[in-house]
Amino acid sequence: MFSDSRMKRYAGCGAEEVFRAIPTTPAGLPQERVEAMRAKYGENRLSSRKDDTFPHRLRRAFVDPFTMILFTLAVISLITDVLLASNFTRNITTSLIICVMILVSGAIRLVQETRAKRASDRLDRLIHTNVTVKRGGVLVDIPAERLVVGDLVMLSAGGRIPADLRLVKTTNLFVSQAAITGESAILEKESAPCPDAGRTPFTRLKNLAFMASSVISGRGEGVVLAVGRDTLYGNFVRPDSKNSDAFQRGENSVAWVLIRFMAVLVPAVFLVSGVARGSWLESFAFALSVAVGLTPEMLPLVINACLARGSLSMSRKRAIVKNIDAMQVLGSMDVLCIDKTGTLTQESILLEYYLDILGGESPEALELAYLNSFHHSGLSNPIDSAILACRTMPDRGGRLAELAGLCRKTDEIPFDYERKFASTLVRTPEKSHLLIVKGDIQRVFSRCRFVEYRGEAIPIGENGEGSVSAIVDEMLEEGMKVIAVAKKELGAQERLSPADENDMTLVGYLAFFDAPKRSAAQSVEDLKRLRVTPKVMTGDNSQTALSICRRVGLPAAAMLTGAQIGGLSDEELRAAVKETDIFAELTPGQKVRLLSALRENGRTAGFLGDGMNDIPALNEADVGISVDTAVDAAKEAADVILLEKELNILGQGIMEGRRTFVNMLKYIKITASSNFGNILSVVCASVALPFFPMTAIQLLLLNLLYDTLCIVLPWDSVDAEDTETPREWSGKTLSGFMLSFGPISSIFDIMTFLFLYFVLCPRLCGGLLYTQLADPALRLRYAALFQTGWFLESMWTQVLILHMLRTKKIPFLQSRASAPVLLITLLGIVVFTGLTLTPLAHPLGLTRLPLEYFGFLLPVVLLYMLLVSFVKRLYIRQHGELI
Ligand SMILES: Nc1ncnc2c1ncn2[C@@H]1O[C@H](COP(=O)(O)OP(=O)(O)OP(=O)(O)O)[C@@H](O)[C@H]1O
Ligand SMILES: [Mg+2]
Repeated sequence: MFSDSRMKRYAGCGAEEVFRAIPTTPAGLPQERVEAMRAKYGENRLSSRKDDTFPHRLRRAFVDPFTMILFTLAVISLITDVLLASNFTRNITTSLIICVMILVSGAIRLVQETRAKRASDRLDRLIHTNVTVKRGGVLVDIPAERLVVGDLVMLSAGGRIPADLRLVKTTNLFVSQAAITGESAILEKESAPCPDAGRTPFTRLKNLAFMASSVISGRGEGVVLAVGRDTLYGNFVRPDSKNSDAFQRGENSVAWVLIRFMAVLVPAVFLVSGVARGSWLESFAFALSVAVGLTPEMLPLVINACLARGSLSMSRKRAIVKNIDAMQVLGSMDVLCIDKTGTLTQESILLEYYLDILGGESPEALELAYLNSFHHSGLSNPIDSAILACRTMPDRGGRLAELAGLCRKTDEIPFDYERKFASTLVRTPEKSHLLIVKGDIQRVFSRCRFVEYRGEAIPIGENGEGSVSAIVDEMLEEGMKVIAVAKKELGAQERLSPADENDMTLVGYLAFFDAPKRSAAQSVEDLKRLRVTPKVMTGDNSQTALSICRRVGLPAAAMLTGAQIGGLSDEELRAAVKETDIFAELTPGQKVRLLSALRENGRTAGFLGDGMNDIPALNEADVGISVDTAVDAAKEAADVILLEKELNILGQGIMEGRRTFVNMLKYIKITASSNFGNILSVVCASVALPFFPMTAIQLLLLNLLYDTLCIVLPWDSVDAEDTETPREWSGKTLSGFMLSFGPISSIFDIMTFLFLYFVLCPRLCGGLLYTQLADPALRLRYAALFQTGWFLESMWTQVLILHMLRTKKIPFLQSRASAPVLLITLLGIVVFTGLTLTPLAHPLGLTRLPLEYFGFLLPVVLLYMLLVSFVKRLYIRQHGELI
């Protein structure tokens, strides 16, 4: 549990006392104490997924409702066939067969799970982050999960805080706690003891840093106080909660549909067969197997296999799916929000002009901006990189390097996306202090009282703003990124506070060329074709955004700026996000508001971004997407990481997600509906027949074998038209589907019953009906023939229906299943049918059937397929889609 009193106590006392209390040392935890600390406080992990040891998997593979029911049946059979039976009728085969079934199904599961685990381990190794800790006086890099309480962690800009820390040393350390508190403001942290720690809320305590917050700028050292689920973050975040929410909702809604069907059918079967035959124990076993028959018990396995296969093929396309459930969210995503730089425009931007306020070249503007970027201890972003790249300019590089050597930094307020400008205080060679500010034009301009022209500071008059925007506008319309540079003399003052950032002098502008990618227009087009609405959410200037959007073919008619959004209520915003596709001048918090408005509108929203400013939005989105070059903290917040920042990779990911989805739905819908049909037939037959239409064990065997075939479904091909639109994951259409296709198979089942009962069986049993037979051996043979007949018909239709319903088109001719699916299903039919000819058939209560049975079976199956095709067409006409 997160212990608040302990945390507060440590916040209130000095660093030495913290070291003593834990206990650890300022040189870090001695190496030999690490394991003891881990044993005492645990691993630094949030999810238990990684504790997935072999015994865990073994238990999961064998302990589940399906095997439990099989086990119950084994016990019942042991009682009735072995313990209560006379020496003569004693027969242990049924119990043995059930045990084999338990072993087989468990083994399949175990193999699948082990493979999935190996795949996810591989991914974990690819994406885990390292932290630098000092242990026994030596700096070492270790994976964040290996951190223990008492470790001394080094923090630097762009990193994510790996556990709850008490800071013991800081230099201009600024962090964002957005992931915890949701607020996007940047907070300064210090190492001094907090005097009234007891009364201050946690997140306001300046010497504590919390897991999942990110370091925006500066450096620091902190002692680990809590790890894993004991942290503040671990305490309220369920691992992977966001995605599994959406995912779980889908799965639950499917489960509910099935439970409702079961609640009606299973008691009905129990009562009907109990009353009809008077043997309640056997009826109970039978009803239980009906329940099993109705559940697609391979569902978790098939879903996992589908998702794992999807993420594997994504990794071949240079995209890593960190959270496997995100695969499915990609398939249902219908709006993709993107930031501008690097997605629509090139990865790096280039400094094009450095101008004074009237548009003439201004080396001073460049020099000041260079000093500002050079001394910036925060995370450098594309703008800083472009400015720093100027040191290689042949004519200016030397001067810039020299200046950087002459002017030392005395203080700064690092760039943050909320304020949108960066301030640096430097000591000039003349020993005075100069404040240099660079950033968003409006934000900087509103803090200026003078403009500099030809070395003179001119007060800004009434129409000052007008003259400023004239030259800037032109560049913005070209799609350039423009920032303003301002300065202010502070004399002897060595420290900086936000109150100093006013009455400044505007020196000039820097304009960057932020060229649209050549592939951007095509990618936007692709997204639209996939019915995913692209929306741009940028912190950049609105005119720049409009110009770029226009060039890549995004509708630029409607746009909202951060200021306009600030004035809207949540309800108005929900209406606004429906029509608007471009949002500019946003703060990180506003990106979050927009995403949550989209989600409230029922959209499944993805967000693609790479900066510190995108982290809160990555957390909020249904699926957060980042790129390999993004800051670490952003990569950690994302569910999917593109190894190249190319929208077209994402297009392929969306397709893959949808294919995954369709295959998953195929399994659920088709299996549930044919199971439903079978059970319906069982109910009908139970009323009319003097014996069980199929024994419990046969019912289970049929189910198990069919489900085993379905494991191959993730590898099925998917018709192109099924991936054209985003897919929704829910049980909404499931019962309609079950009710439409299930009963069709019952019609043919009943035809088969009639044929078997009145034609085939009497012919092979001396021309008499079951009720007219006196010989128990003949009666047994009669029932076995009947049960085998139905067993085979059931299986044939169930396998063929898979091919019928997996596509909207004509099966085999217009749309063929992938080779593995074709092969396995064919093999299934052959093996099943062959089974009735082998000695194994007898203990299962099956028997060899004469050729004339197959003469009946073939036309029935053909007729069945015809009828299904017909109903399929009606169904598609009514519902628009099949799966
Ligand atoms: N290093 C910096 N120094 C000063 N100002 C900056 C810096 N980086 C960004 N800004 C200012 O903040 C604004 C928003 O930043 P930026 O354009 O990177 O936001 P964004 O939402 O990431 O946009 P994009 O969609 O282009 O990635 C910029 O237009 C610029 O005015
Ligand atoms: Mg950005």
